[in-house]
Amino acid sequence: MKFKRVFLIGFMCSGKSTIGKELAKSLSWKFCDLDEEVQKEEGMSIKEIFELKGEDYFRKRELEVLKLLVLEDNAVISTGGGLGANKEALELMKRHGLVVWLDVSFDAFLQRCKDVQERPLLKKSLGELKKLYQERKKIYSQAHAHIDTTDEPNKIAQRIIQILQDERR
Ligand SMILES: Nc1ncnc2c1ncn2[C@@H]1O[C@H](COP(=O)(O)OP(=O)(O)O)[C@@H](O)[C@H]1O
Ligand SMILES: O=C(O)C1=C[C@@H](OP(=O)(O)O)[C@@H](O)[C@H](O)C1
Ligand SMILES: [Mg+2]
Repeated sequence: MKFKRVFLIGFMCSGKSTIGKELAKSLSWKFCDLDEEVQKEEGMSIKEIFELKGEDYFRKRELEVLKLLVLEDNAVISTGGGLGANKEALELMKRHGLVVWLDVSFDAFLQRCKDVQERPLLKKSLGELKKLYQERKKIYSQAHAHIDTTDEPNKIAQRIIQILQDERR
């Protein structure tokens, strides 16, 4: 494989964590979830980090943890929705591996996130979320590859493997 790492970026509930796990399993690569790593390092949940230390602190920590993880070989790295929308982080990921934007429609995001309320950003109004979604899309679109996620996670993982194989040639 030309790439030693795959980074999954995209909006909340696009399936980065779910698809990342499937992909790592299929490739027999390591799986790292940035949100999990930050929670482990901080010894608290993302919700608690936002409440006790603030969003800016969380953003600083996720970037620091990313800077360590970009050196892992044979790894699938699922980011939190904010990292792929951070230009510095995106450039870093693009230098170190294949960056795949998992795209979810705004309606599908709302539907999927109904069940997963622990995300602090979901407290925002619908209008604010829509604005964030539109703004972030412009940056996510600079990824190497763009995949629509209206399909089963394992099929999406297979599509990413195909991209990796095509890139090898
Ligand atoms: N392709 C998909 N189709 C339908 N539901 C999905 C898909 N991928 C993920 N989900 C569901 O959406 C929710 C959020 O998934 P998750 O992987 O945590 O997203 P992310 O890490 O991008 O925020 C979960 O309930 C998950 O089961
Ligand atoms: O979009 C965001 O800014 C965030 C997304 C979350 O991760 P998921 O994208 O995995 O939900 C998590 O990092 C945090 O709640 C902030
Ligand atoms: Mg996730």
